[in-house]
Amino acid sequence: MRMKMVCADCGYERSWMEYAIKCTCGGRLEIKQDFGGLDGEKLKALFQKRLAERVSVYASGVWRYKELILPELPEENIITKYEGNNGLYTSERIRRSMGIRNLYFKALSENPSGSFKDNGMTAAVSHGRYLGYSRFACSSTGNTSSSLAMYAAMGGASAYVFVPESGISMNKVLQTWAYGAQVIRFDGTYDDGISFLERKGKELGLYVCNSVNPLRIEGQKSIIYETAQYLNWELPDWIVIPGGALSNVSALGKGLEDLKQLGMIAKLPRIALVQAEGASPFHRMMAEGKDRLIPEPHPDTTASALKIGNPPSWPIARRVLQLCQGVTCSVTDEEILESKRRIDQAGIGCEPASAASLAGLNKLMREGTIDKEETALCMLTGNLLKDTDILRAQITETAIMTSPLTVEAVQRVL
Ligand SMILES: Cc1ncc(COP(=O)(O)O)c(C=O)c1O
Ligand SMILES: N[C@@H](CCOP(=O)(O)O)C(=O)O
Repeated sequence: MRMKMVCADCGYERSWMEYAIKCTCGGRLEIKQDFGGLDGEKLKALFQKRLAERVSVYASGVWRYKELILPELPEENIITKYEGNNGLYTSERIRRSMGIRNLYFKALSENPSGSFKDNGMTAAVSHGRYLGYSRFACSSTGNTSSSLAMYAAMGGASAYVFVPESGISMNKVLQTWAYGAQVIRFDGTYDDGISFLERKGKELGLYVCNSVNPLRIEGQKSIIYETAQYLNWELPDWIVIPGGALSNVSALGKGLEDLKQLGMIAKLPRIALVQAEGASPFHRMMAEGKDRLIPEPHPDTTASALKIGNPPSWPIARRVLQLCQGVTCSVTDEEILESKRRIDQAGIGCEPASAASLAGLNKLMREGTIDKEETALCMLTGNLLKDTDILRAQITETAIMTSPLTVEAVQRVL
């Protein structure tokens, strides 16, 4: 077999054709791929050819890289919405104002359900359906649930999603519900929901699609494959990424390792992981040089997608940062919202959580960690329309002008 599931703690190996989100020893599970026999240059040519696909599964920006993701899953079991294929942009105005040599934005917000979760969810739901599961579940601040609800509906399965009763974006709850999921609201945080599913999901016959499921990480690796391919396999000096549960940074590191091992990129970029100040237990652990994460019991930030106090993937994230000479930082809600305004007004747009990346880049440049002669790419993880609470609050302050429809009245605002 080309891939297996391995416990990061005790090393116990399982077949990829099993469903598990935790080892019996309590350890995290990871997929190990055997790339023996694969040639990086031939893969580049194959992936390039597939960019012309329109209707096969290879038109997906995840399944284009199937050989590196789920090589043995039969094609007919793939549930896809042609996710990935997300734009890579620059904004000359933002770049110039920051004085950095080169700046890119990868708009994962352009995914079919509006966030980067789709890259991983297509892999998890396809895997679950292949194994015969019909009931899927997740704990979520709203993006994971929207994505799961969409793919479950596409695959003719049921989704049961656990979302905190308060403090998350209603737009995401509505989106989830509209796709036909059963929404279960509870008094607690994402962390309480994931802890419940880790303990009780199996007993309830549920296939859990949170990022503790290693198939999610395999799918999310495609984000960096696609980014590298669009940049002709030459990545910028820095990849800047927001962090909550730390799935995205874990997948980023794993994908980079794959590309390096296959000789498809010459060097690893450095990673900057940015957390919101009120929900930054991982940054705190790294900054204080501690060897265990101390959970934040009351995560709090305007960037509601980042309200995570006990990120399950912290050991993997720490390893990734070591591998990529990574750094961490935290940013205030004000810094996040200021960066969001700049990204929105550059015509790219994103939800608050995503803007933590630009806010972090700004801070790291100010502190001298990132030099203006370097190049950087900010991951924009969710769509502008996902979390509009802050826009609604701002628009009442600045007010939309009402005017009679006369030439004179309109001329006054021109
Ligand atoms: C829009 C958005 N950005 C960033 C994150 C953080 O990503 P991760 O949890 O993988 O660290 C999330 C969710 O967790 C999210 O929904
Ligand atoms: N912001 C996320 C929370 C993290 O979820 P996971 O998919 O990494 O388990 C959300 O949208 O729910």
